[in-house]
Amino acid sequence: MPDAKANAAAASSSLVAVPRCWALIPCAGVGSRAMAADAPAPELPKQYQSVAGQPMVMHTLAAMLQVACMHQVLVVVSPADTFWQARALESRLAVAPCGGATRAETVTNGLQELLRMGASPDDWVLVHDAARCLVTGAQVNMLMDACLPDTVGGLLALKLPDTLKQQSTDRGAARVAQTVDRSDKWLAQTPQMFRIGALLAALQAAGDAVTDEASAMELAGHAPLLVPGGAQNFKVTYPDDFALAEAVLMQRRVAR
Ligand SMILES: Nc1ccn([C@@H]2O[C@H](COP(=O)(O)OP(=O)(O)OP(=O)(O)O)[C@@H](O)[C@H]2O)c(=O)n1
Ligand SMILES: C[C@](O)(CO)[C@H](O)COP(=O)(O)O
Repeated sequence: MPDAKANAAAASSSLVAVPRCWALIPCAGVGSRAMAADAPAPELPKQYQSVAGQPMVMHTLAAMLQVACMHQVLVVVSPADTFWQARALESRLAVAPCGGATRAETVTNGLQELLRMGASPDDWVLVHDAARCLVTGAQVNMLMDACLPDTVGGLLALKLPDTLKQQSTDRGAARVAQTVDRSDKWLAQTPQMFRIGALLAALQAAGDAVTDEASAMELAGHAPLLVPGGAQNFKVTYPDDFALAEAVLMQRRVAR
């Protein structure tokens, strides 16, 4: 185990004043893009719909809780959420009904909750979408190994696998304006890992428009590390993504 990670693990189990690692799972979205146009709206938002026999978020949480040095996992849900009522939570799991109208607001409120729970501003937080249910403990460990020795932190990301087109709207249709050099382009994934205090300040300064934590850190003048993730760590966003997520999870089950 690298030194920084051993320190984080030690801090989780003793009073040593070295930074700990917390996970924050934004889970307060409605999943509007995941709703099929030709079907009735589902009763539950996408993160609670069943994938491979379990609510999607349970797969996400299982991966985060697999990481031995993760001190605590906080799921941030909408104030109207009833999913967690009467559910027993394991010791490293907590739920906070302080989700906001945007993902940035949910994460900001969740960071404030972590501080109330006893986190230090110097501790690390790994923010991970509830809807990215295919992340693996190994990928989270890889992100930690890269970020713990770094001053800023970083995110899992995927080098662009396809040719990239820039659109112009011409004669009422989307047309190609140009092909863009993709050699330095990455798709942002989660987890995104930063110091709690620095991320909270960055999000408060950036406001609601940012769609990920790294954007807020960039606006604050930082250059987050890009750590290779994987194509299977996609976010369930559109109706077709449920079948893909189910197939990957079932295939992993067979391979175990
Ligand atoms: N106000 C919000 C919006 C999103 N999320 C969470 O952020 C993650 C990634 O967001 P996205 O896929 O965009 O989810 P939704 O906002 O639910 O989807 P959509 O934009 O299609 O409605 C999800 O786990 C979602 O629950 C959140 O916690 N609070
Ligand atoms: C944070 C994120 O998962 C990075 O890819 C993504 O930006 C969140 O989803 P959204 O659709 O942009 O809100």
